[in-house]
Amino acid sequence: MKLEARSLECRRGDRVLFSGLDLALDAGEALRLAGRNGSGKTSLLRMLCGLTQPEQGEVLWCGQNIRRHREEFNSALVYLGHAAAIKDELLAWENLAMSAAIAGRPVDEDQACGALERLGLGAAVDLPARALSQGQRKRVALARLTLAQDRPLWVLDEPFTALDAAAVQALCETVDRHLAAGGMLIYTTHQEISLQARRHLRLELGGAA
Ligand SMILES: Nc1ncnc2c1ncn2[C@@H]1O[C@H](COP(=O)(O)OP(=O)(O)OP(=O)(O)O)[C@@H](O)[C@H]1O
Repeated sequence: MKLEARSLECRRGDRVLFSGLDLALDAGEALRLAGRNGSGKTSLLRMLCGLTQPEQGEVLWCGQNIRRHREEFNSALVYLGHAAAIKDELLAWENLAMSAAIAGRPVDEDQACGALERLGLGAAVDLPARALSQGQRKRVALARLTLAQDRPLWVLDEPFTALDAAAVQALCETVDRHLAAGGMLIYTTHQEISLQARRHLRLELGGAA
């Protein structure tokens, strides 16, 4: 298993956010995208997931261009964006069930509640999302990971934001298990995080702040 980017270029209006960008990630490895606000981290994550097309270059999964092998790539991928896609009017467990179904992995109420309980949300499973704190909403979004252990590529945009120390620790342990099992992680964060990866790479976008 391998994710590669070759000569990627991303433009926003007149601005070139990055160009000639190469990277390669193997099983068990983690890549942190760093850089100041607006340097292009989210833009690169979305490009690596195939959600936006690069102006130049290509992204390869197991040696194949992700545009031409979309279905195979999507079935290997979990992408969690920065702003948790949580619907206020749905209960916490319904939100998780909905996002799992959209990702092609339906779960029933018991499975959704079990995943939320593992993230310390046992008392909140039946609350509408509008009644959840920011950190609790983030936990609901992150619960998807515990239902997607078999998907090798996790792409997480600021997963640690809004989490308290215990939740950061729990997420690190989930990620460490994923990496130890040969999974891969690409993520952004403005915090210093310690992970147990075979290689923990760092890519700085946009130069120094
Ligand atoms: N759809 C878009 N159209 C035009 N400009 C955009 C678009 N999306 C992002 N940008 C611009 O591209 C730049 C990079 O945005 P991006 O969200 O990738 O940065 P980031 O490094 O993730 O920032 P942050 O640390 O604040 O999350 C910003 O200047 C942003 O305004």
